[in-house]
Amino acid sequence: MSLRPAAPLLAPSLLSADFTRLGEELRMIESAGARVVHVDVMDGRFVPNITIGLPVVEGLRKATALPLDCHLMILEPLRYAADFVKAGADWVSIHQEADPHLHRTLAAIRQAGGKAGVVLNPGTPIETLVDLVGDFDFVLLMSVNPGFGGQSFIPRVLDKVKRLNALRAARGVPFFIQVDGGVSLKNAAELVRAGADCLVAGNAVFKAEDPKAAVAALLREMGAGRQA
Ligand SMILES: O=C(CO)[C@H](O)[C@H](O)COP(=O)(O)O
Ligand SMILES: [Fe+2]
Repeated sequence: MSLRPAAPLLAPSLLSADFTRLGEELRMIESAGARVVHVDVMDGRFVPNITIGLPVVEGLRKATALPLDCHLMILEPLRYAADFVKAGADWVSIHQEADPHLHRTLAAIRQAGGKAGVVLNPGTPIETLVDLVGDFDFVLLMSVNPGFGGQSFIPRVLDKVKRLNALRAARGVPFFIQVDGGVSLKNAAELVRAGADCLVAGNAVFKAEDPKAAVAALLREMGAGRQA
């Protein structure tokens, strides 16, 4: 997983799904071709919203074989990060802004058997990660301010993806680049072209008129971006 995926991955975000029928929503994205499920965990402190916790992740684990990608928008992530892996998360990402001990928390995630990611808010520079290269499996660049689905993509994040891609090439250490927030058909190809390997999409999938067709269309755009 430290190697870049052969094809870019789409990770539908359950934050925008119908919480009364999560099992059906999982079936739908599976059959549409999604290969990762994005799970937004919010604590009401790091971000204003409260969403999903460990028992729901345990339930999701039983309901799908797809990798669960848990994006922890919580303070003091070391307290819970390994528990999310034990609950069934395959990937766990923690915010740079929420943890003064990133090295320790990333190691705890890996030790528990998960893939470890660092998340950067739109205003946090990629340079804050240079001394951690090799200690994470992926970097998630937020393209909205975290806390809510359905927000508008912040265009300057595109340049951040390019710079992170260049840093990755310069250091020769492979890691995934993931982008989350406001991803749509308008920006998917360009993000992949810039170096993104995995795009998270909530509203663009679950609020679409035909969510299955939306997954297919996003995957098509992403494939075009990789070829360009
Ligand atoms: O982390 C998140 C918000 O903090 C969500 O993953 C993200 O917002 C996805 O929703 P959308 O694609 O609708 O923007
Ligand atoms: Fe997210």
